[in-house]
Amino acid sequence: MAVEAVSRRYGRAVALNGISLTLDAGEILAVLGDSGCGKSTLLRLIAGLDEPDAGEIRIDGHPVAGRGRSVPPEARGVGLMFQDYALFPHLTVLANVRFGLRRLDRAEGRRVALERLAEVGLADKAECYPGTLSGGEAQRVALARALAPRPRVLLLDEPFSNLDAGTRDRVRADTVLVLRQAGASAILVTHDAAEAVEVADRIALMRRGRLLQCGTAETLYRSPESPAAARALGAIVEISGHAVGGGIETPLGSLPRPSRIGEGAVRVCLRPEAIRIGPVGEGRPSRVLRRTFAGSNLRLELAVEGLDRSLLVTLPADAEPTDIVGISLVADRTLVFGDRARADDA
Ligand SMILES: Nc1ncnc2c1ncn2[C@@H]1O[C@H](COP(=O)(O)OP(=O)(O)OP(=O)(O)O)[C@@H](O)[C@H]1O
Repeated sequence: MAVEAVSRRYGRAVALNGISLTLDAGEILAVLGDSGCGKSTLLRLIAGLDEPDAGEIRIDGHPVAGRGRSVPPEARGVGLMFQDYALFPHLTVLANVRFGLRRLDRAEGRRVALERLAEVGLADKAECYPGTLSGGEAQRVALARALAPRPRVLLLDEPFSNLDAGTRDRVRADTVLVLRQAGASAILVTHDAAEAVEVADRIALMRRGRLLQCGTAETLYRSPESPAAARALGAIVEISGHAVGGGIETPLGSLPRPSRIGEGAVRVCLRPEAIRIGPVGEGRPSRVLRRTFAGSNLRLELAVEGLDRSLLVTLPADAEPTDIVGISLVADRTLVFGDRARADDA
């Protein structure tokens, strides 16, 4: 599937602004972004529930939307699964799954529906009604129904958000297993970075209707193209710096200047592994303002000499820092962005 330069406005609000994405066969792509960034709009356009103002959408190489073409939703081969599952309460589990197989005759529809229920481990619930299922079971029935006709692309809109934290992890793992076994190509919308990392082959980061970056979790974590992309996968500390000659001066010490970075103001983003905490005398002297025990970690709030705000860092729980520590940077783990990053962030 391919989305090419797709835009959608609602009045003056730009919900999607020139989005381009591809989805390979059998791939799971997570679309990750904050509320209102356009994730659901993107899914609605792919499903055919709404039309793009510009750009084109192709499924299996065939244009389905854009350039004056609009293939109706039922003819696109796209399956949809929403966060509320939308199971029909007055139909049995089996009848719910058969709903997605209306084109098959009665006996064949029943046979395939039972097969799909077995795939999600719920064959024994076929005659139950949705009201009697747990949240996790209802989610699996919805998955069986969405996958029943073997759609070319399955679209999942925040499918785990209604589950409690304990159930969510298990249901998420089960869902990925079912998708992999079915060889399904799927797009999963989420605002939870950990979920995107766990579930997806690639992650498309969206912000304010634009695609920030698309890549594997590892690429996005190690080589984000902007501070906004860096922020999307886990907490970072941001400091400003100044590039001059071969180096960059920052309040936490100097760094070598990467060749792609011009001279002048820069922004340095630090993941936890980019900050080294050592004894006094190694790096910038920093006073521990607060220590918080957090299970396997110890969190420190530090006042660093030369930094205008406190710095939050995490240490292993068995660390025993003194009241004054030394802070330095691990140069090859720092993420440095040039001045253009300011415009991207606006
Ligand atoms: N039918 C509509 N009419 C007017 N504005 C809309 C419509 N649908 C979406 N929008 C606007 O477009 C933007 C993107 O909305 P969208 O629902 O796609 O975001 P989202 O990322 O899915 O958010 P959430 O995570 O909260 O569901 C928002 O500013 C929203 O208010």
